[in-house]
Amino acid sequence: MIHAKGIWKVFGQGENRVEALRGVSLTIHKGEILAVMGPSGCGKTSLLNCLSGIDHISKGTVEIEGQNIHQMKEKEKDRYRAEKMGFVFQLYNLIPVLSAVENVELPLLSQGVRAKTARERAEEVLTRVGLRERCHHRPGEMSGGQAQRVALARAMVNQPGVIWADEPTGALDRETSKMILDLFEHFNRVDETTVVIVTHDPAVAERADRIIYMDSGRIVQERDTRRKVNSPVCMRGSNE
Ligand SMILES: Nc1ncnc2c1ncn2[C@@H]1O[C@H](COP(=O)(O)OP(=O)(O)OP(=O)(O)O)[C@@H](O)[C@H]1O
Repeated sequence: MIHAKGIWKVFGQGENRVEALRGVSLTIHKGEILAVMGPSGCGKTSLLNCLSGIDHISKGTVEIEGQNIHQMKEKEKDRYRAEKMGFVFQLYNLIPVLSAVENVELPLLSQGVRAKTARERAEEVLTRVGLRERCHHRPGEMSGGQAQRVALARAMVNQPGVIWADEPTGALDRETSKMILDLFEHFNRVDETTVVIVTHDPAVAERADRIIYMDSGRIVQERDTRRKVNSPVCMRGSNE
């Protein structure tokens, strides 16, 4: 479970001060698929970066499985992220000179996993995303959808508890987006991975279990898509 309480994220000072998050509280349950929506600049990426420990927070707490990640030392936090989290971004962020399998095995190698084991696990997860035949292709030799499947395989190779995805379908057409979302659902169902997706696309958000809507650094609404009801702000996500 991920539990955030009263998080503020402030950039800059004086005239340049921007309050990207203004006291957000939120609980994300294990095995949940959560979508984060809201207008451009409302704080979606800031929320994802603060919850995952990529960014420092200005105030508040974030606990993941009972551990306060913002109290960890930088190195400890880096290791925690590498071992327990996967990340998927809009523009794939793959290393262009490496093949698909080399990109996917990289997180394991950097954690000291033996080369042979890392290769086997990378091939296994590439098979799960349907790219076994493309293992030795480089990102530049692939379509956008294939590159994003490699990025998803890289995010999943560690079997993380949670995947943070920032506009993972933003650069893809509708059919390809659907395929990527099917894969998120597959990993969520089979591996019980918690998935948090920032998206502008209502069709993507509808695939989540719950949608939170943000505006001006706050959560303004949340909706449980399984029950198809609107709920007022303070049920599970709120602002303080
Ligand atoms: N590094 C930064 N320095 C200063 N301001 C920042 C920085 N990063 C984000 N901001 C500001 O914080 C606010 C929230 O930005 P954020 O990227 O979280 O919004 P978003 O909802 O993800 O937007 P988009 O949908 O356009 O990606 C914006 O006003 C943005 O300009």
